[in-house]
Amino acid sequence: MLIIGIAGGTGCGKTTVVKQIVEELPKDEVVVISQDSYYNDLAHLTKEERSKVNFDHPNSIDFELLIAHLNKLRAGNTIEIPVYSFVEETRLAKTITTIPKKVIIVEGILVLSNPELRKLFDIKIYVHADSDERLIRRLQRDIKERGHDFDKVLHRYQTAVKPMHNEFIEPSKEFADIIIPNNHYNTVAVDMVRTIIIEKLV
Ligand SMILES: Nc1ncnc2c1ncn2[C@@H]1O[C@H](COP(=O)(O)OP(=O)(O)O)[C@@H](O)[C@H]1O
Ligand SMILES: Nc1ccn([C@@H]2O[C@H](COP(=O)(O)O)[C@@H](O)[C@H]2O)c(=O)n1
Repeated sequence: MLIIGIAGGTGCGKTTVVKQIVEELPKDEVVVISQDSYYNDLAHLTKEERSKVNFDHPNSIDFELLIAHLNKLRAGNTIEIPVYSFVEETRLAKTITTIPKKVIIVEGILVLSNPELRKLFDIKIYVHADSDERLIRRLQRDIKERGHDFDKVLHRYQTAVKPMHNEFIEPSKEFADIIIPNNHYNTVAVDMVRTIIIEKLV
């Protein structure tokens, strides 16, 4: 089994890069796990209280569960991945049953910041895009897909996203084996990562 961790600031293009990597890989060989699925269950808080949580701090993530799940997959066991709702800002009651496959890709802003999680990765990748580029992408995406308005996205960016990026995410770049520049779509880098994966599959 090959476990790949892909980190990078919000809007850098992690999800997009992962989609491009797996597009031409056999579906029954690869599992993609998003760190977002492991946001703490906040069902005990009101929606108003949940909206004030700092979702960019490592404490907002249930790393214990994510690490336990990766260890279970490595041992050949099936896991139940929580389903997170960005609109409700908490976990939903359902889970997704996931079986072990040859390649596991774990993507999320903080996946290279946690030392225990980092130890599980065979390959560590950091996707870089400039902060202005990331903010523009985040504004467009959060308004279109995550049910946030313009003021909420900017307020969050200034109070949580930017400071946490500088404290936890950007410094985790030093642990990366590969840094993918992604101010523009980077098909060369995507092809290179896919080639590394294919070599491991044969
Ligand atoms: N290289 C790129 N150039 C322009 N837009 C991009 C690029 N990569 C991703 N995007 C767009 O930016 C937004 C955020 O990308 P996404 O992959 O969700 O980032 P992340 O998972 O890192 O938060 C999406 O709307 C996506 O289509
Ligand atoms: N309820 C939530 C939970 C998280 N976020 C933001 O998501 C970002 C991480 O996801 P990416 O796909 O952008 O990597 C993170 O910056 C959180 O602020 C949110 O807005 N609402």
